[in-house]
Amino acid sequence: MTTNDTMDVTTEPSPTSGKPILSTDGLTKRFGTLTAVDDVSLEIPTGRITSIIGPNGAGKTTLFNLFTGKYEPTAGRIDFRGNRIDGEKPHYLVKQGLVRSFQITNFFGDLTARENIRLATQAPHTGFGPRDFLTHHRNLDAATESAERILERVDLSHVADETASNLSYGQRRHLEIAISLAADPDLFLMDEPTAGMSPEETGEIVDLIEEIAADITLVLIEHDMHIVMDISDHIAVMNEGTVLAHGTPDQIRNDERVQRAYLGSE
Ligand SMILES: Nc1ncnc2c1ncn2[C@@H]1O[C@H](COP(=O)(O)OP(=O)(O)OP(=O)(O)O)[C@@H](O)[C@H]1O
Repeated sequence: MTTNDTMDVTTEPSPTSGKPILSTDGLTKRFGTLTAVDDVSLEIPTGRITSIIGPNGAGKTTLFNLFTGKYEPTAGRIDFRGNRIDGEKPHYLVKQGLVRSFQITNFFGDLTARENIRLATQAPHTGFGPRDFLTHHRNLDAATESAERILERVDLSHVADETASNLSYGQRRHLEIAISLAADPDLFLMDEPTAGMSPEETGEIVDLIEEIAADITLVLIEHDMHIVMDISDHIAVMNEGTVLAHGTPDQIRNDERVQRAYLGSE
């Protein structure tokens, strides 16, 4: 079944018109006898916010792991900006502009927020050889400048000199986003960005997501349906490894199969 023939409502313009930044064709991942992602053909529209939703075990995280090169597909292909990328290594994909932010902590707790971001800014551009070390030094000023811009963007300038371990939970999540932004992504995958947050922290991260979306294509895995419906331009609903439906928030809200499989059980 292709994703296109799952649509019930076709009166609104397709959010996938225009060139997709990432597309999959027949993407499949099996773990033994379990098919976690099953023949998924999906387009992620450039310059939009796409949310991937679905019940627990639907295959959302596995799909992210395929996008970022953590897993090799059992079958099918993935194209990013027109180039085939399935089977490529995660660090190569980061350099190509495909970046993922994790729910897990990926910063150094005893370094300051500024130092963490500055390190991340340098990381994608330098290797570990002697020549790289020279480049590294020449890039230091640029890295410092870039770190300041990112600190401001994620609203952490006022705590730039705090060690990361001293930041509040919400501020740490901002720092994790900052570290991903330091890789200068074109496509930014966010895995449950609001998980475990207070309503106030959630509001702040939603504002940040919307601000980031001004110039970076975003794909979110998010369980909070209010947030999903509020900020997404495009939603893909997964169920048992397949894409059950995709479309605008209104199209998804009105899709009977989605209501049966997912929303109705909320
Ligand atoms: N590395 C793995 N080895 C074996 N099975 C796995 C592996 N990763 C995921 N699975 C299985 O694949 C299926 C899809 O899991 P996945 O984590 O992708 O779902 P999900 O939609 O992200 O769920 P959740 O919302 O609970 O995070 C599940 O049945 C899961 O147990």
